[in-house]
Order: sequence, then C-alpha cells, then structure tokens
Amino acid sequence: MITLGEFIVQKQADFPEATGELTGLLSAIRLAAKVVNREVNKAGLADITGSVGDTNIQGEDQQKLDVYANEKFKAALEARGEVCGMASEEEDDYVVFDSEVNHDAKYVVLIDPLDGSSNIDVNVSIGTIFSIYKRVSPRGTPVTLEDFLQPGKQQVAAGYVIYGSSTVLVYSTGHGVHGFTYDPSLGVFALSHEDIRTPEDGVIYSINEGNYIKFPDGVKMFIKYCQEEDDSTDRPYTARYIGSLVADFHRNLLKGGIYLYPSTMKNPNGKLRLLYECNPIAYLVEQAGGRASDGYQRILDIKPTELHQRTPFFVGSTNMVKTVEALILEFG
Ligand SMILES: O=P(O)(O)OC[C@H]1O[C@](O)(COP(=O)(O)O)[C@@H](O)[C@@H]1O
Ligand SMILES: [Mg+2]
Ligand SMILES: [Mg+2]
Repeated sequence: MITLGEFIVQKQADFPEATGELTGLLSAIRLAAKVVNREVNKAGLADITGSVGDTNIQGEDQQKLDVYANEKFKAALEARGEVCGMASEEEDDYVVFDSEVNHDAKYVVLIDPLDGSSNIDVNVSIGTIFSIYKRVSPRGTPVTLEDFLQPGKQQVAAGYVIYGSSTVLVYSTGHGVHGFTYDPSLGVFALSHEDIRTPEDGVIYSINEGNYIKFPDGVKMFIKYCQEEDDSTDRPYTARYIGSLVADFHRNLLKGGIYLYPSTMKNPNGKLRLLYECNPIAYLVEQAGGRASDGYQRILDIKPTELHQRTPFFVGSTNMVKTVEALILEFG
C-alpha cells in the first residue's frame, strides 16, 4: 500500500528543483479533506444538514456543509506557510492570508469547498474541487486579484475529493492523474487509481435534460445524436446525471463519457464557475487524455476577468466533446 503522503514525497524526488512547498500544500488539503469527510459521513446525524439561512455571492442558498467545508479548508491552508491567499465559491472576495509568513508564500488556491450542494441532505455523492497556481505578484507582499485571474493552463496542480460510497482524492501536478481511496480504519488515503487515462470514446452522457427547451440547437442535436440507434457507434448512449459535477465527472473519467452544462436562455454563460469548477476539472481531464471546452474554445485558454465568472462546460472523452463542438459550430 502506498499512501498519498508517501506518493507525493516520491513524486517530489523526480524534481531536483522542488522545494517541498507544493508537497506541504497538498498535505494541508489532505488533512482538511479528512475532517470534512468525517462530517459528511455523519451528515444525517450531526446538525450539519440544511441551510445557514444566508446566500453566497452567486445568490445560492448556503448550506451548513458549504460553510463548514470552506472554514476547514481555509484554516488548513492558512496554517501553512505555502499559501498566500484563497478564492472560494463561498467567499464574496478573495481572502488574503495576512501574516508575514503567508505574504512570503508561493501559491494561491481556488476552491469549491462543497460541490453538489443540492445533494447534501439526500445522501448522494458530493465533493470538493481545488486549483493551485504560483502567484504572479512579488513574494513578501499581500496577494492580489491578478494572482487568481490566471488562465487555467497556468495551474501547477488541481484535484477533487469525492465523498461517496467511498471517499477518493484525485489530483494531478501535471504528471498524470492519480486517485487515492480513503481507508477510515487507518485514517489514510491509499493509492487505488494510478495514472488514470480516460477513453477517447464513451457511451455515457450527463446533462440536466430538464433544461432541454432552453438549450442551444447544437446541444439539442447532440442529445438527439446520443439517443439515435446505431450499433457501429454503440448508440444509443446511456444517460447518467447525479447533479454533482465531481461525481458525474469521476464516473465519466473512469468509464468514458461526457458531462455537459451548456448555456441556457436564462444563464447565457451556463451555471458552472470557471475558476474553481471548470479549470481544475479541465486540467485533470487533459492530463488523463480527454478534452474540455466551452463549446468553442479550450477552457484552459480562457483568460478570466472575474472571480466568480461562469462558463458553458463540455468535458470528457475527446471524440464525444469534439462531436458536440462540431454540432454547436454548425447549429449554434
Ligand atoms: O441542478 P443543476 O442545474 O443540474 O446543477 C447541478 C450542478 O450544479 C452544481 O451543484 C454546482 O456546484 P455547487 O453545488 O458547488 O454550487 C454542480 O455540482 C452540478 O453539476
Ligand atoms: Mg460546485
Ligand atoms: Mg460548491
């Protein structure tokens, strides 16, 4: 058995110039994930379900577990000297870690502390998504907005934790995608999925068809394409939609498939947030041999302008994403 801690240190040895700061940061995420996992597992028992009666900057009803997870990850990251600031779905503005040690830190973290909030109270898989960049502002000074508005291709690491039938942490530092399953009896994440590769083709499509009439024509055409009979292309495909991005993506990453959250008339930019949902997931899928776009351009090439900006999102098996892109190009 190789634990996550051992694996990270082993991988660090591959880079003579490594300082150990990224290793330290990843261990902070590992610790916070264990703490959140403990609460998630007893969500029905503990007073951790339901709303806090407040909304976040997205106008969403903040769940107690959204706030709890945000506090735990923030505390774990601030306690370390590698992170100078954090941006989060649950924080209106970016958070400056304001000690001298943090001012001198090298990295910024962007996070969706609890993904799939609508599934918290009904015992359906939820997750945490994280994205890591080197700062662009000078060390020794407080972090700036520019440190967070970097294109996704600048990420130095990204990952997610899925709190499901088992808890799995999946991450990449640009050298493959690796998954670790939590063993509660030992309190460690153990290597379970080394060097994940996603199939070029899949037979699963994940989209909230409840919004069908509001979708662009190209997306409607793609749904029709998925449902047509054609043995040579293994169609009709299977529809699977959990309503937690992390859970839908994790399944499709392992089995092959596509997750789609298009623009709608109501949300011309879609629903998902570029910086702490789409960029980290796009970084992982590309590392695993897949593809991610907004229908027109590569997600990782988008230059962000706002912390909480949204984008249409098409991610998964390369040939499936290329098919929907071609239909969007043709039918809009
Ligand atoms: O209910 P909808 O509109 O299908 O949206 C579901 C999507 O929204 C999300 O819940 C948004 O994430 P948060 O729960 O972190 O806000 C995704 O996980 C999920 O894929
Ligand atoms: Mg989310
Ligand atoms: Mg969230």
